[in-house]
Amino acid sequence: MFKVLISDPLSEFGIQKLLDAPDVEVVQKPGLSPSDLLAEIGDYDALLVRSQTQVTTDVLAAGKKLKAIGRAGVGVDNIDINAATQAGVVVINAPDGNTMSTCEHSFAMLMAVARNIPQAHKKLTDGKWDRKSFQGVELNNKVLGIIGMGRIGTEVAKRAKAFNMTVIGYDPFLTEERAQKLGVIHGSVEDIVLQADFITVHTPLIKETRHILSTREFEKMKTGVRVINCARGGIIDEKALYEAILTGKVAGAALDVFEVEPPVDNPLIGLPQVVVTPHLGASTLEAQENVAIDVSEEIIKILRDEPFKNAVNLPSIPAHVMEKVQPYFVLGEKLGHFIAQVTVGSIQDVTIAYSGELAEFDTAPLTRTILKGILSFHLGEEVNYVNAPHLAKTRDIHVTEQKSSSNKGFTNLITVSLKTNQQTRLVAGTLLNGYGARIVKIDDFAIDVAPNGHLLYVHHNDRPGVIGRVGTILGTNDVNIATMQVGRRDVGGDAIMMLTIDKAVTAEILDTLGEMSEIKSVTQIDL
Ligand SMILES: NC(=O)C1=CN([C@@H]2O[C@H](COP(=O)(O)OP(=O)(O)OC[C@H]3O[C@@H](n4cnc5c(N)ncnc54)[C@H](O)[C@@H]3O)[C@@H](O)[C@H]2O)C=CC1
Ligand SMILES: O=C(O)C(=O)COP(=O)(O)O
Repeated sequence: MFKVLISDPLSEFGIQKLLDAPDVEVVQKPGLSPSDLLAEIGDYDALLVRSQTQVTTDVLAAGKKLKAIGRAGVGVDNIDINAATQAGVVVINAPDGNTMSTCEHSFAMLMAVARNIPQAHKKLTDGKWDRKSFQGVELNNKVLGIIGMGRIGTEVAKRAKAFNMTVIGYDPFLTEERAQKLGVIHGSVEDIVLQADFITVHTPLIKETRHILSTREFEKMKTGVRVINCARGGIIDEKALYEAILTGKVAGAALDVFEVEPPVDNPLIGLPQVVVTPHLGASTLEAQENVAIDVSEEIIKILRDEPFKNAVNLPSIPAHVMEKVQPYFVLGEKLGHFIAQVTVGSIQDVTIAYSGELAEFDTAPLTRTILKGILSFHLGEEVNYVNAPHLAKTRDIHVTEQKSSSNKGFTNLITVSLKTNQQTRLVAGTLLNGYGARIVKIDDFAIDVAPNGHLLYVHHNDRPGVIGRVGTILGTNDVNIATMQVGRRDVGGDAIMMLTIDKAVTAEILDTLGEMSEIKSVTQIDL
């Protein structure tokens, strides 16, 4: 039974699939304190959060059983992604579910700050009929600058066009073609700062976007500019904004998010020019259902080891690529596991060559799987698909991917070479149509072995009787040989035997085989 903790308020309707899953026990503790979270997280396989719960290094260290964290929303800045990756915990989010709600909230804030709606409402509910203090400005014919033209920024742009605004958009990923299609002027932050009457930000809060609007930018803006932040506190420098409002440069600001949430002694709150909401962008019935449904479905898949989407700390795999690459995952992990077992010494370099049709795809996910196969032989359960590249890096293991479209006689071929401080070994495998996975090469020996179960890899001199004696020793020890493959360089020279056996052999049997004069080495491999 998987245990899932929900530590922020999530839509009851949205999490129904989780509640109904027969193999999942859901515990809902919205508003769980940081200390209680630390004390309890050790019991859970997955944690579902919104933006309140802080998933820190300590939480991840205490979450010994944690496999996944689901963020029912977009921003993951409340989750220590690096710590999650190092701990091998998958982080997923629900990127699409709250786009419309947040866009509409941003637009509502834009209109509220243009027409002083909250201030006027307050005055009237306080009993004063004041029609002089709240003259606003039109959106018609004004310039809106949008910093961050992702999902939300794009939707805001479309609505602004309907209000007859001129839109200047900036985003490192905005192409001229997309801008044109949206009817947006493709500009820079500088263009926006110099020309906009309204500026709205829709980026994540990252190093590059922190204080993207600060004193320098406010100084250059048009007098009377209005700014909106419904993305993350800290994208606009709050101190600089406060100063710019006091000097009259900025006529108004609409803020849904703050550098510290909930805000403590924030001087912006209470300024007559500032409209505020308590991080309500995603707070609609629809958005909350959408994001809760999305994370619930994906978390169930992760727990059940099924393919899932929206991982934040894994490369994303488009469905058509997944279809092609998926069958190779098992083979890749087995090749990694195989090479780790036959190679002695401490690993320095891993080289993975993809040839044939596979070379056309993004093979990064496959490389992760192969690395997992290699590292898990030495590091065990600690290694998974999420943290394998990180663990390789921290151990100074250099990983190289090579791709070649030549097929070397196979439709697809994966070759894994391992260089240690003592030797370099190689294994290659393919998926044979109708026959499944096969190891087709070990070092420079061609072979054809299904990478399953217990294998014995024998390196010997090609002499008459060696194969027979190996069979006899195994037979007298009640070990049945299921398949046997032999390969040799030259008659009478270096040779290998690869046996599939029905049960694992003991160390004594391995020693007896190893004592035969013609045998150079015997390795038992479990796949
Ligand atoms: N107030 C609220 O309740 C909500 C806030 N948000 C926040 O809104 C933001 C945007 O969300 P989405 O549009 O869904 O994300 P998105 O990922 O679709 O869009 C973000 C865009 O920012 C762009 N970007 C990154 N660095 C940039 C830079 N230096 N300058 C300009 N653009 C840059 C990216 O290229 C991307 O296109 C996120 O921070 C998210 O957390 C999202 C939902 C609700
Ligand atoms: O999705 C986001 O990034 C949000 O900021 C929404 O936050 P919330 O889930 O409402 O706490």
